[in-house]
Amino acid sequence: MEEILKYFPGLTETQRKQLEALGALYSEWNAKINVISRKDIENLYEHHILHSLSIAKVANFRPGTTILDIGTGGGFPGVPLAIMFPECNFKLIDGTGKKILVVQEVAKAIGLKNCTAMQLRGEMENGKYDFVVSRAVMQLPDLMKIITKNISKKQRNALPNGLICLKGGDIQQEVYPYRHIAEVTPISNWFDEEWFKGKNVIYVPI
Ligand SMILES: C[S@@+](CC[C@H](N)C(=O)[O-])C[C@H]1O[C@@H](n2cnc3c(N)ncnc32)[C@H](O)[C@@H]1O
Repeated sequence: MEEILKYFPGLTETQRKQLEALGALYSEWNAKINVISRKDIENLYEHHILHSLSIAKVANFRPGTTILDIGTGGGFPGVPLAIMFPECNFKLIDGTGKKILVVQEVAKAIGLKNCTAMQLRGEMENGKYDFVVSRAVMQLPDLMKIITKNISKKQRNALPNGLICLKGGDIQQEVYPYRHIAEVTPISNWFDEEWFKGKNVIYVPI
């Protein structure tokens, strides 16, 4: 939790309490339904929550912004972002129903009102959103093919609507088709923990 406060010192009491509660909730749920690798659950705050919040360093979503998290699994990056932006509306979808159950239970337990979770494949989602976010779901061209239909034409933010996703490793090939429009930012620009080396936030306006 200290690593979150280090990079986001202005959190409200409610946000702190919600983030603090995630530790016990995910430990409990992950023992029943695997949403985070078992050996990584002890790194929940750094590897999952702070990683998700790197998106907040790229986009400071205005109140009323709508955001779709595709392939959210147990709620990443959607749940930490919904805590960070309580006046924005989030829809979290995943093709696997039992993972969505974890998201629903966690959101209910912390009183997260601006987030709905639904079992749905991205291909079947027809709503329009200002942004789509995603972590570790599919290659960028596949993601673009699925989510372009979901981006609203109406602009609400300083940052034009589009996709913001989290990717590590060798991304050169998948980013290549979008090299003229994609903005790739290393997460180590903001967070100094070793684990973020080689990990990026990719923003593609649509
Ligand atoms: C590696 S997990 C990542 C989960 C989460 N985003 C995270 O970072 O912890 C990939 C998730 O994407 C989901 N997924 C894959 N293809 C999908 C699709 N077409 N529509 C919805 N969910 C999908 C899978 O069910 C799985 O939960």
